[in-house]
Amino acid sequence: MILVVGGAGYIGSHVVKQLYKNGQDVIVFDNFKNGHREFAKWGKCFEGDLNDIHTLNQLFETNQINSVIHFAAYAYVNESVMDPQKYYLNNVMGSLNLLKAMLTHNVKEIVFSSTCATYGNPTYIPITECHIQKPINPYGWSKLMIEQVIKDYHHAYGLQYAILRYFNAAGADIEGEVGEWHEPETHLIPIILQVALEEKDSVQIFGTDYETPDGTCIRDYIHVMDLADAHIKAMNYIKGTQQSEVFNLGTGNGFSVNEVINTARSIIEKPIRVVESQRRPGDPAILIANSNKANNLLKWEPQYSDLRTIISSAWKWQQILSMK
Ligand SMILES: NC(=O)c1ccc[n+]([C@@H]2O[C@H](COP(=O)([O-])OP(=O)(O)OC[C@H]3O[C@@H](n4cnc5c(N)ncnc54)[C@H](O)[C@@H]3O)[C@@H](O)[C@H]2O)c1
Ligand SMILES: O=c1ccn([C@@H]2O[C@H](COP(=O)(O)OP(=O)(O)O[C@H]3O[C@H](CO)[C@@H](O)[C@H](O)[C@H]3O)[C@@H](O)[C@H]2O)c(=O)[nH]1
Repeated sequence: MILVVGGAGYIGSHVVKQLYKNGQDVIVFDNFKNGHREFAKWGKCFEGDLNDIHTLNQLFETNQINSVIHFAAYAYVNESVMDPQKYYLNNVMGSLNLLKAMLTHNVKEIVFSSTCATYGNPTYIPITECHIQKPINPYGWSKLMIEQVIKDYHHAYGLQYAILRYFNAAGADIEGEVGEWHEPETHLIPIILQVALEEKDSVQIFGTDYETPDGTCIRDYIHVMDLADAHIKAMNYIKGTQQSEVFNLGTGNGFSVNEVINTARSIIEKPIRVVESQRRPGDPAILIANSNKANNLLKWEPQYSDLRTIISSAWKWQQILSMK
């Protein structure tokens, strides 16, 4: 059985759906602080918090868990700058507890959600896995710390891992069963769509003076269904090869905030009001992935990650969400 920690959240729920469709036994562990009960609809579900060691041990004692995919974390860059303690207590302490419970119960395979935020301001683009890691926000640090812990546990205790550094997850299940649903929503694409639905007045553009062609930040947007596929391939890779690796997951294409807004306008054909604002603390100017390693070793190729497919699937989901 595969344990999906944080499986009621945005990316986790897409992975759980895919695992379940593949006939895999799966159990979701989530405290539902940022996840949704209605997203935990495939396989089993066990409610609990990573910082509650007693519940964690119960989870492992009462289920035959062979491997773990670990999504549970707080993940707002800006909030982490304002309230780092929240991030270190949940992302670092929670992960340490999970790893301890895994080792205690002899579970030795983990796929870990890391992030391109561990690189900080890149010194070259596209970013490869060996790029120096110098986070510029506590969220990135919290992920980098756990990357190091996992690598140390690999050497000392034989923990096998795939560390997946995603770039910007976006889009939604093309069948519209799950999608991006953060409260509060801070991510660019859903905010644009909320403005199109008149749920918000305008999109703020955080910074127009970056050293990029149009002055706005550039990101590499990767469809959440492509991320789901990568997790399954990464888990199979660990099992098949007994190798532990780090992989970047992105498309290799970057889009500026202005380009994303204009593409959304052309798809939705509704006015999207923008307001130019100050830079947001903790944001690097450009993040673009080199994912050749995942392409080669995992045989992973994004299928849904052109920007129009990303925005169209997100738009379909956002309209479903607005009726909830
Ligand atoms: N969304 C992105 O663009 C992106 C990019 C890079 C990395 N990531 C990473 O991917 C992972 C998933 O991101 P997401 O956007 O799906 O976030 P999310 O908030 O939608 O999902 C996280 C889930 O974990 C649960 N959770 C959090 N802390 C927990 C705890 N202590 N105990 C039990 N459950 C807990 C939440 O309730 C939620 O269901 C995170 O680790 C994030 O850092 C996300
Ligand atoms: O209202 C908004 C929201 C965002 N942005 C900009 O849009 C870009 C994308 O921002 P957002 O969608 O908030 O994603 P990120 O802050 O880049 O963070 C996501 O992507 C990271 C990897 O880049 C992950 O580590 C994080 O978990 C995930 O939340 C950034 O340049 C923001 O400054 C705006 O201009 N206006």
